[in-house]
Amino acid sequence: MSADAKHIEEERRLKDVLREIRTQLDAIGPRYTGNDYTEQVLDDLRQERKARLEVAQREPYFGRLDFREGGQPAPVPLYIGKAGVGEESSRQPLVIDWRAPVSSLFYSFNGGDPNVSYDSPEGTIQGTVSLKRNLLVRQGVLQRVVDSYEEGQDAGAAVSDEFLLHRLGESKDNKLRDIVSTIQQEQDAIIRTDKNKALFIQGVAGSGKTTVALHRLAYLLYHYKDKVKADRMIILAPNRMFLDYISGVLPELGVGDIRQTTFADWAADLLGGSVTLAPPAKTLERWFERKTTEADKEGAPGRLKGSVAFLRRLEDALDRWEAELIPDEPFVPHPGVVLPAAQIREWFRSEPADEPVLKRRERLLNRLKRWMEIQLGKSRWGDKTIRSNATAKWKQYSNKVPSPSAVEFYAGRFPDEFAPAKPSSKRKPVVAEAEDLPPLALIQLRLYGTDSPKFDHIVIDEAQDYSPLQLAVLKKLQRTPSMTVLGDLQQGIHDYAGIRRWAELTELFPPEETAYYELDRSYRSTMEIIEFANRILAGMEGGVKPAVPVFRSGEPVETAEVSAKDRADAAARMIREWSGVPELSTIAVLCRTAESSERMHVGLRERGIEAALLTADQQAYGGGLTVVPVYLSKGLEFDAVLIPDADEDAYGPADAKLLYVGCTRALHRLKLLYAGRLTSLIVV
Ligand SMILES: Nc1ncnc2c1ncn2[C@@H]1O[C@H](COP(=O)(O)OP(=O)(O)OP(=O)(O)O)[C@@H](O)[C@H]1O
Repeated sequence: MSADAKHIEEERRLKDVLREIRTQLDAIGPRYTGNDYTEQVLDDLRQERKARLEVAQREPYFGRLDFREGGQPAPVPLYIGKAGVGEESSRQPLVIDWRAPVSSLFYSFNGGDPNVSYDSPEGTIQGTVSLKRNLLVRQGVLQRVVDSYEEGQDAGAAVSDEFLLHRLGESKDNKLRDIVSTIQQEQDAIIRTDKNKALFIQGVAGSGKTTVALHRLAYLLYHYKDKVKADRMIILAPNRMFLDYISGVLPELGVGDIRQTTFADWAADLLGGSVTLAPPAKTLERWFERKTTEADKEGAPGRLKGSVAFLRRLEDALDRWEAELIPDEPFVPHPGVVLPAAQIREWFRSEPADEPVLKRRERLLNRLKRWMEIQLGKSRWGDKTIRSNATAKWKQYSNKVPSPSAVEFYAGRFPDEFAPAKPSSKRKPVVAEAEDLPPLALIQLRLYGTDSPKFDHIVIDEAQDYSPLQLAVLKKLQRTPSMTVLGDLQQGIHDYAGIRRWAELTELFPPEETAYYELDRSYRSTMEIIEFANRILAGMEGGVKPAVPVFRSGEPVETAEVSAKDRADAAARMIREWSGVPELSTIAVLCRTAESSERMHVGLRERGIEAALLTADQQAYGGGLTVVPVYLSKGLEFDAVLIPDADEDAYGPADAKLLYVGCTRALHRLKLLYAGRLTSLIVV
């Protein structure tokens, strides 16, 4: 069939599908506003369906796979889209949801042997593929039709990456996007991994880790409809700006109601407002504005307080405290009415051990009270004086069974590690450093537990910045170890608090409960940028594997010498040049420190260039032209990146990860300026 004939065939079908979607949308009618509960529930379902149909109306599908199931006479064309749509009259699927079992073939089949299989609830389904087609539909209009496989094509013939390359070549705005139409095989395998595993993903910069994790959530909600609920999932990301950056992906995938937060915000919430996080600026100042060495980092409080050794110390302290909780004395509410200490201990031990200690304490004290009332009998209990004396004794006894807050416990038992300044009033929260939140959360959970239901699934992004203790705390909030934990050790710029090896985290689980994946292909940047960034990786310790680029070529990466006084002029020139290129809609100037960022920001303004300046407490990233301290750029990406101070002085031997993060933020253009000597982190 000629290309034109294919286009006409697909246009015709698209028209039919859009007509059906329109009819279904029209039939939904206005919202129900009455008080009937059943009607309200039905209306919610209708609204959900409406939202799905509206997504489908813009772009009903992006792929077609002709598949002949074993035993069937002919192939059936399967159209794959973001949301499934069925034909009302025939009940036949018109569009198949990308998460359905059969859709996995679209992602995993890359030419070669057309005999394929996929796993479905009914078992393994075998069959053959006769066509794999990519379709680009925008606002209901068919724009491109590209076949990446047709029956009879040479076995093993390379399947064109045309669609992927087209997509990667686009410019970026200020939000991460979904990738359903171009998910790659190795990414799809992660997205579809079983729910009951703690999945660890080490992926090079730009390999799609964040994106894949979000798609995995959408997959889990679809595949385990009855077992996994959005309101029992949580996404933990490094800061609020990053959360804002990723906030568009899940709604576009039709997923709502997933809590997206930072560990610090989650922990502060758990601690019921008794603690607030110290502004991060001081920590960032300590580690990024001044020179540091590996030895400084290794001895940092975050490393020590996040370690498994410290976890054991905390647990030992909690065990000991619990063992000594019941005083070694009987309860005597009235002369001669004696409940021996051994009996009270026995009662305490018989409380369910998985309940928080202070809940068990409360129940025990209530039991003592009931015992006291029974022992004193009707007549004595009726006597007001006896009753009030007995109640006073009970209160006295209760006071001897301590019930400290998490802050009191931590400060009391670990005075060398935690000595917060006293808040000015009792109602004011205590200010804690980031590394003190996991210990406090651990103590809070053991003492008071949480009212929230256990999580069905937890996503931890930028997990190289997590400590073993942090993960151990989160693990306590789940029935099964269903987690997606992703990161990149080579971007571990916060390794004064985070991990150096994945084993530090995986060791918290029995091996059969974990799975480990590596993503080596990088999708964000051009070949030139990836090869340049690989030169920084080459200098890192421990034989780091280089990132593998997708074959997308762009402009060469440039390094240029400037005199320190001409730096801002040179930066302004570069920005002006880039601003004239329509494809470059987001441009970032990544400076080594917050201080140099401020200077650059002012310098640009003096030269007539208005840029946004990102700071540590930023809530959102707005796109356009931005000046950013390089350590705050992690997780983000920009069409063009300028590093104006790649000097030997600015990027010393301990800063390789920082420079790697900076260079790998660029999609299409990267330029480095330096005064004096270029940093030797770029291996020749
Ligand atoms: N299969 C894909 N198809 C199209 N684009 C993709 C694909 N995979 C990743 N990308 C794009 O690559 C870029 C990087 O993705 P993402 O930010 O998820 O990577 P990451 O591994 O979390 O990066 P980093 O660790 O550097 O922050 C994004 O723009 C994303 O849309």
